[in-house]
Amino acid sequence: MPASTAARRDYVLALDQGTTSSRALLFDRGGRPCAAARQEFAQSYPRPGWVEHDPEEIWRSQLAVARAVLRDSGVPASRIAAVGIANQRETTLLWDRASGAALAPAIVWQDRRTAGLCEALAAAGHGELFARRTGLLLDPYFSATKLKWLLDHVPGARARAERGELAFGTVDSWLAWKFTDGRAHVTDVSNAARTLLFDIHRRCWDEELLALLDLPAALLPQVADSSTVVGRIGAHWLGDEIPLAAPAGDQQAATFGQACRRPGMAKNTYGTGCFLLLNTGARPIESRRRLLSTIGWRRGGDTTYLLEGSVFMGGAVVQWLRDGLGLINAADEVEALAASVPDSGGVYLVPAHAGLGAPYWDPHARGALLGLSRGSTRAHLARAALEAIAYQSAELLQAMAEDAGQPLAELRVDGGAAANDLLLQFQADLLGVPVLRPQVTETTALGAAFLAGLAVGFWQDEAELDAHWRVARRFEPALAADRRAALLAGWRRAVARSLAWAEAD
Ligand SMILES: Nc1ncnc2c1ncn2[C@@H]1O[C@H](COP(=O)(O)OP(=O)(O)O)[C@@H](O)[C@H]1O
Ligand SMILES: O=P(O)(O)OC[C@H](O)CO
Repeated sequence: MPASTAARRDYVLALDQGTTSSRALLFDRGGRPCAAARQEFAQSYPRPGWVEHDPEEIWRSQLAVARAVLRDSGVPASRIAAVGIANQRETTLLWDRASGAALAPAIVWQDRRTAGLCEALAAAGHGELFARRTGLLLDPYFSATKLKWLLDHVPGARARAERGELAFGTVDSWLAWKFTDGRAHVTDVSNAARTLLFDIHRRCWDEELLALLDLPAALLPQVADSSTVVGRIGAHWLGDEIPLAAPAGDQQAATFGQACRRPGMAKNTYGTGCFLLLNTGARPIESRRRLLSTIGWRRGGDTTYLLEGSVFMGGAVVQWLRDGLGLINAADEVEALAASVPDSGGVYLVPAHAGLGAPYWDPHARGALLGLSRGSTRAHLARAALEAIAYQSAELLQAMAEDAGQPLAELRVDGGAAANDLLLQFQADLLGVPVLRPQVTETTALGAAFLAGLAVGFWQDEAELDAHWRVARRFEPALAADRRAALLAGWRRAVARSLAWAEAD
């Protein structure tokens, strides 16, 4: 699009296709969200450990919210400079190139059905190779073994894949295919880096890993840099033809949206789980603490790498207080309850209900409540639950700082549970560095908008974007170092008692 046309288009539309909902947000030139629409869609759990989405529902809900946000805001598609996509990562789809129809439900990132295959690959000694090339661990979380499962279980799929009739993609590729009427079969480096098939050093699909898993290369999408135009959205979808910019994995987009664009900067998203990402600069770091190395984004020939750690039960522990224990009626009640006591009274809650992720990686750990006394109340439990979110995040950030060889200067935060002031204050206390909550907490969508806007010259450079990131509240650490150390030591003693609990089962 000529620059003059871009100049008349004064909004960027960001599509945030998440695990539980599809969202669309309209941003103006100041990086301000002007309108938003959200639609939840069905989660399917056909067997224990399986999690599936309906590919058509992902598409329909995403299209519906994109249309809704334009309709409700009164902004016509002709004023949209670009559309950017941020998506739930790793979720795996397989479709027919001729008809565009999906061959099976999407296998969601949380799905554990390929745990046995991952264990077999690890037992055969392949873990080191996968880790070195991809920065990831051999775990069902990532796309590769899910794709192999589809080829092995959908009748006829393998032969058709070998004939080049099928396309694999994560959710970004699926949406790009749909929006461009099958003209673009594309992903970007940040999503490709989550497949367990992508060499993050050479930034290309890895033939050796594909061969190990018996996956035909003909299935794979083209891999684009971040922040480039990858296709055009036909006028029949949104009312006018609009450039579609390279997608981005949602956690990497959030890191970009939090303006964590220099080495040493980190963000934590407190949603159902917590996703912590630290910018490590132009080179991937090989973690000694079993964290993940991944590509953040690639622009103008420069690649930015990130270290990533995830907490399985973040805000979900508050959901458990609500739905499992009936301790509160709504998530936002937890703060007042927790604040009604000055501290947790020595109570620790280890939310290992679904095992523990990094740095423990113990699928047999189970939830534990320790330190109870006759004086313990539901308020202490609520406080311990919030503190557990912060303890888990603090341990990951500590591991990251050690891997990166530099201490953290501050932590930027977003996600549903980042609305909780008590949690953020405790997080700052535990880390000993300020915790910053920005004005725009929809940072995933903001990151997608920034990347798309840069691609079409709507924004000129990253320096311009930095001016659009504004802090809403800063939580300063207010805890003495010895007290912090004592609290963390207590947490580690509690975790030690939860480890390997279910192994005997
Ligand atoms: N005020 C609050 N305090 C603590 N946790 C909260 C609060 N409000 C929401 N949550 C938690 O935040 C999570 C929802 O955040 P969200 O970013 O929407 O998650 P996701 O994107 O994973 O669906 C839920 O697990 C909920 O329990
Ligand atoms: O959809 P979210 O926000 O829960 O994010 C999911 C992650 O991308 C999974 O890796």
